[in-house]
Amino acid sequence: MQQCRNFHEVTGNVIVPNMVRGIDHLKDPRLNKGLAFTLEERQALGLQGLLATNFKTQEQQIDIARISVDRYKSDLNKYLYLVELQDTNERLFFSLLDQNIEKYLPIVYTPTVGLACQRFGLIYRRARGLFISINDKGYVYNIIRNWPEHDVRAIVFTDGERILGLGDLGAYGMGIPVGKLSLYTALAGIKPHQCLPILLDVGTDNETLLEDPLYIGLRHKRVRGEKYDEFVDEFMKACITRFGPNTLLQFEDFALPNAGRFLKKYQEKYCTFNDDIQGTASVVVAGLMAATRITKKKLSENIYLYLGAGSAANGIANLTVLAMMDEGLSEKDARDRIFMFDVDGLLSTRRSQGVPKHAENFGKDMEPETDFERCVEIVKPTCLIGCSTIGGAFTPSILKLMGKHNQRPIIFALSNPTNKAECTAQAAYDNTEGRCVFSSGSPFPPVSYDGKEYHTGQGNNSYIFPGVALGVIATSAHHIPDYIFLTAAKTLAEFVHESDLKIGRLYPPLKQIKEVSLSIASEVAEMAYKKDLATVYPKPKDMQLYLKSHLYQLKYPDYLPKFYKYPDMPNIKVKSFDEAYSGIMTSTDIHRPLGKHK
Ligand SMILES: NC(=O)C1=CN([C@@H]2O[C@H](COP(=O)(O)OP(=O)(O)OC[C@H]3O[C@@H](n4cnc5c(N)ncnc54)[C@H](O)[C@@H]3O)[C@@H](O)[C@H]2O)C=CC1
Ligand SMILES: CC(=O)C(=O)O
Ligand SMILES: [Mg+2]
Repeated sequence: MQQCRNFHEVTGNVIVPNMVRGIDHLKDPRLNKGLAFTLEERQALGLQGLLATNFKTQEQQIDIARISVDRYKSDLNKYLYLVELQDTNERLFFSLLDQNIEKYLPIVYTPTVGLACQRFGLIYRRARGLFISINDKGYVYNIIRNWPEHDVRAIVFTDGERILGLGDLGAYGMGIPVGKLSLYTALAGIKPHQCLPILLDVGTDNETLLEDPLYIGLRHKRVRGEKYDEFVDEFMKACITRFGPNTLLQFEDFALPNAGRFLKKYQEKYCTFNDDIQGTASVVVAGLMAATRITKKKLSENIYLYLGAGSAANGIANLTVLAMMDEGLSEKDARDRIFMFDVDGLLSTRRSQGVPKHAENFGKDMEPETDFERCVEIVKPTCLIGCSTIGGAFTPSILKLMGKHNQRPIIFALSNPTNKAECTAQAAYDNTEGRCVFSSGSPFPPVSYDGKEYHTGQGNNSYIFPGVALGVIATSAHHIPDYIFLTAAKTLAEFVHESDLKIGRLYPPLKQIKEVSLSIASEVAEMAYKKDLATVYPKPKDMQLYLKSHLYQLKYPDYLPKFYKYPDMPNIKVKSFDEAYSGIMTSTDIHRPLGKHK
């Protein structure tokens, strides 16, 4: 699909008309430029009359699109407008996002994407990504082959069982891989045709959905056990058979019983990571590193208490242990500083349920405790981290306790979407006399406290996964070890300026996020060469330049390059095909060597 479809292929002095004609240039979101087609292009491509006679520049179109989105009052309608735009004019969609990232990130991503997933049956219009069902078991490769793009480098996939903090949304979870991959392009410049969202439909245990006439997925309980595992296994194999051994496979929003064990199972076998475990760990450790500059306490001098002991909590805790070991602590001493509290209470080795296997590193030989506030009183954490999916769980009295025990209490309310956050930014400031160091998974409006305004930052893995993905894809790395995420965390933390800290922000502003992603990608790529994970040779001399040369071009392509003279060109001089179409054609992308696999 990506070959020569928008051009007349020029071979020697023969012009071969391609298959895309006239109106297809308008119907294909990747080719469409709307009223930005020039008169010459309209004539040459057979578009005259199919467009209104006026012309608009891309900049004018961006303005019009922005005005159109902003006219909608409801965020879900804004989301729908943007989806529609992505489906009709991809470059316009991404350039609109690029110029308005702070405004539209909360629409294409958390919190609005959560609402979109909940209403997915109602808003589902057009295929975006692949739905692969358990009934396709045995034929998964054939289904993947139906995807029309050949040059896929990254797949984000979910089985929909833990969508944000909203629980099991089954096939409605497709909104998440779609949203995450939009960020691959918007935040790291990865080309959209290289990204494939996939929903693995194995049923749902959500009774409301099973009875929902609008539901679009398999209408039965989740298939679990051996059959489910075999299906996921077949899926992993089919992806690399179809797209190559170094295809990046990002697990997203799998439920706790599966997330960690799949990571363990596949981390050494495929080029894969789990965003909720590793991406989240990286962004939070970066935030903790930035916080040390405010609290004047090293990571290894803090006491951490987690509300929630699932994928995110354990990912963060394990990476924090690595970071504390970097500061000189032993592994045991580092673990001893981390306490967790799950749905059954404090992770105490003495409690009747015991400590769940996925969190066994953090069980403590202490009296069991099921009251979280009492736990805060006993443990006296310097840092409270919420990944419990329980909105408002950090009550005013818990926050006050944090303020009582600490000069600068660190409070992270990471659960998504907004209504699942453990507390709001305003509540954190109000109940700690404005002394807290705060971040949240979904954005909060600025906080006013004691006559001062604070702009708290978003501790969200979106600061990490696009950059890591770019670094991994560009070097065709064959695996993604945990230390890659520590590298990413350190890079992100370095972007935080004193001016950010002063206004309560532990992360750089979103308008810098592309620059951040590029730096993360560059550091990840350097690390990939250092650790022999990279398979693109020779190693580029200037990594940032190399990465930049492969980024998605937001500017509309010129469909009639200079040398092109239509229709008669007896002895035309053409540049090499690659040269002529560089930046436009997808077939000239980064050379993709075969990967190494253990
Ligand atoms: N800010 C970010 O970048 C990220 C945020 N998250 C958010 O974190 C939340 C958790 O995600 P995961 O860890 O993947 O989920 P998970 O399902 O693996 O873990 C949830 C944990 O919360 C505990 N929990 C549930 N109800 C509780 C209660 N009433 N009291 C105490 N603990 C309770 C569970 O026992 C479990 O340990 C979600 O809302 C998700 O959206 C997840 C990944 C990234
Ligand atoms: C941000 C994210 O990955 C989550 O909430 O699941
Ligand atoms: Mg997630």
